Amino acid sequence: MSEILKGLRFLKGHGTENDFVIVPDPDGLIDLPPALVARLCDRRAGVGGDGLLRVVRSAAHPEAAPMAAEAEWFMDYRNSDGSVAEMCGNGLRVFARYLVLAGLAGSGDLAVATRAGVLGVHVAADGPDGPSGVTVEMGRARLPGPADVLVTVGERQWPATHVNMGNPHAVAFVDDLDHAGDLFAAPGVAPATAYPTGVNVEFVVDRGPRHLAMRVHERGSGETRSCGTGACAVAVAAARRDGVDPALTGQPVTYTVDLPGGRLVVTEQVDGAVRMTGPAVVLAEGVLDASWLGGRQDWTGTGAGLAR
Ligand SMILES: N[C@@H](CCC[C@H](N)C(=O)O)C(=O)O
Repeated sequence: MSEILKGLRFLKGHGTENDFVIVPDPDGLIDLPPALVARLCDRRAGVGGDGLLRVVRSAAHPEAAPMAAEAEWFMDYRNSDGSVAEMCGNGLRVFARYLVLAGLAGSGDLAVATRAGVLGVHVAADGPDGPSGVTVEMGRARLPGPADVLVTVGERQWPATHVNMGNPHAVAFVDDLDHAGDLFAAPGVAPATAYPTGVNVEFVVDRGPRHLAMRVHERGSGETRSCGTGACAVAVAAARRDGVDPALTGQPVTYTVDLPGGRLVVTEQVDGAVRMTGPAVVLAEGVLDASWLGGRQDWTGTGAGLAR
């Protein structure tokens, strides 16, 4: 085992209770094979989290090096099962909060490299009541074909909207969030060919004018208390359903999205750019015990790619 892994330093953070193990690795020296990520994210035997954020300099990561001129830092995001995902909206807010807390970036505007490209983040300066929210420029949503897919849970079925926020989503408007059941298993989504790398599924109800509530089953993590890309996909789908697509009305539209873990505010601009604002918290820091890391050898591996 490498000496670096023996003293693995980590932090813990969350955004609307979508929680993450944060692993600072500025020089890209740490190998994180999927089994180790899954073990770190394990809520009983590990640190626990819906996912993991490795903080690495873009120049030190082969996937991010082409973005290094635009963004110093790369968010290497992993789901709790160890799989790699293109983007994580809540994770990006927490990632930016960490950069500012660690003195690696100043508050205000910064650019972060992700697998979905370079994204802008605004970390508001702390107010008198503590840290303020973080805003992420999420880029444009894509609505790839087929636009309409079918989501199934048990005996229930709903038509859903296929939205891509860098990562894939199926958004189903339902009468009652309880109709999604316990979500211990992934909902069925058809046609399967629409989502060759898996899908995040959102269940949505109306709470009032431009006010929604949702639950989510995340690819690679199961049901989580919040999903930032999911909230954006939901707002984009709702704007089409409500006839307020900004590209057609010439007006931006804002939705408030309530999740089990908190509230996110999502605005879609006339040019299609989506902006999301919400809280971001870094709450603890620690060092992994060497015997915990060394006691199991079954996580050693190549650390390669999409382990779905
Ligand atoms: N919770 C995240 C999304 C994380 C990635 C997702 N599970 C996937 O595999 O695409 C968010 O806040 O966006």
